[in-house]
Amino acid sequence: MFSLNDLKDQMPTTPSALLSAYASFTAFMMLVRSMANEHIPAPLRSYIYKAINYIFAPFFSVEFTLLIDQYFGMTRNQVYDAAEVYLRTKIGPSTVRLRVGKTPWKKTIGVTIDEDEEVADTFDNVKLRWRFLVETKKLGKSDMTSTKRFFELTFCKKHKDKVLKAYLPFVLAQADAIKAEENVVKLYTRHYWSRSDEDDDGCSEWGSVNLEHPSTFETMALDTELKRTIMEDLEMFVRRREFYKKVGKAWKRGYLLYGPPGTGKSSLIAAMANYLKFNVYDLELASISSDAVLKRVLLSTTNRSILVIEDIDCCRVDVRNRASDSDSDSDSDNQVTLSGLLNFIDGLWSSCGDERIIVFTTNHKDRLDTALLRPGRMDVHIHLSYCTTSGFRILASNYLGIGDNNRHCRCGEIEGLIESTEVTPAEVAEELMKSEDADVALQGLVNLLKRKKAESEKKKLLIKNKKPRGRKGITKLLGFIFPAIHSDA
Ligand SMILES: Nc1ncnc2c1ncn2[C@@H]1O[C@H](COP(=O)(O)OP(=O)(O)OP(=O)(O)O)[C@@H](O)[C@H]1O
Ligand SMILES: [Mg+2]
Repeated sequence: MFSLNDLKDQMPTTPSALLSAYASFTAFMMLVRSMANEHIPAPLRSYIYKAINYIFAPFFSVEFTLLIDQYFGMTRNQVYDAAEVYLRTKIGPSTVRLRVGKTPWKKTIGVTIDEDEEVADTFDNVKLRWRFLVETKKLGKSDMTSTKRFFELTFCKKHKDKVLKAYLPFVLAQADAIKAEENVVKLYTRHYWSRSDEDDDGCSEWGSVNLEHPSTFETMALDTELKRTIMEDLEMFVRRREFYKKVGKAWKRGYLLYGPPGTGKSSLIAAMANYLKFNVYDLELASISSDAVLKRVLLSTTNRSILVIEDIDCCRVDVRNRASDSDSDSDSDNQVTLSGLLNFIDGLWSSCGDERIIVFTTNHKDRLDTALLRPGRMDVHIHLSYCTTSGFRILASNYLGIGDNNRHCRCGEIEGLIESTEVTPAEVAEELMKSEDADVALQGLVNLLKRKKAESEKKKLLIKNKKPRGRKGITKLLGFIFPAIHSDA
């Protein structure tokens, strides 16, 4: 019988014996390898190596790796977003390449880790390694590509539970705290390349930049009462989580901003985002090829965000008032439908997500389909109109520092003109920016207002003169030509 003691006896004990045993084992392996190379075809060989590796690797490897993709299914992966924020604070001497950048509105230089870079971390005596990776693949036969970004988190296998149950929740909480401190609002837009691609997964195309639009409710030239109403409405919306649940409604609010160009619709969206610290998703409907893509794209937006669709009357989707529009059929090849869009707003899709605000803007409310204006669809309709006296006062204070205690002598004249002229806040702002000298800037504004007033009076006169003869005029004319008819009538 072969016993354990026999085996012990045969084990090499001296260093030279160990060395010779190692040499004969290596020679044996080389022989096996060269025989395999000679007698087994290459594809089969590679298959066998892979199989061997697959079977034995887990027994020998002590490391475990978690993959954290940018998207989880169709929605954004919160762990990825949190890692992105958290790792900025963990960059240490082992990282040799970083991306840095600064924008005019930021006080400090922003740092993010670059592709293939590694960041080390320690949590409760567990050593962890994060690596940021980017994979680009070609989409079909076209030149278009799809990019996948993800993190690899590697650590000792025995700590798997601790990492999943304690470390990742810790990363999420830390990221929330960092974001709250930084108060960064992001602006997401879709990448242009995915425009008509039917195969795209609808999620990888949102790219983001920090929204550093300086517009706030203080800087907005709006009627004070309107401003207060909007702010109160937003505040009430964010504190009503329980209320929405109780009444069985999705926690969403729709705003329709309408008014002429340059009256502050886009500025108001930025002010709302800055006020609530909500990210903004700017969706160009023209870049969506079908309702299915629309659903996927909308599902990949995050909570506490504002979805913006600007100039809704101008986009390819048929949202115009059918009764008043005879050429609505011309876009019949367009696959994004009004019902697809509305389904998201208050249909089944609307329940996927919390604290969502949807804002539509238009210059022509009258051109919109009535389905879009129906109560419950857009909860609040806000009319942004021409500049008023109170609007001018806000702009004069913002641009020239003119207030009640240092009122300029031209203010009275301007206020009188503004009330009787159709001038947009954008036009007023443009004039006020032209000079740092209040006398010059206000004179420019007076000139503009007078010019506009004269133009509008001329236009009114032209319209009055062009007016078709009324019923009275026609009867009079007929009476002149046919006196008998006239007397009968
Ligand atoms: N109500 C306002 N308060 C303060 N600034 C304003 C206001 N309206 C317009 N402006 C100024 O005019 C610029 C253009 O305004 P904005 O882009 O918000 O107008 P809009 O209504 O979105 O126009 P459009 O219909 O062409 O998109 C802004 O950057 C801002 O400087
Ligand atoms: Mg705009």
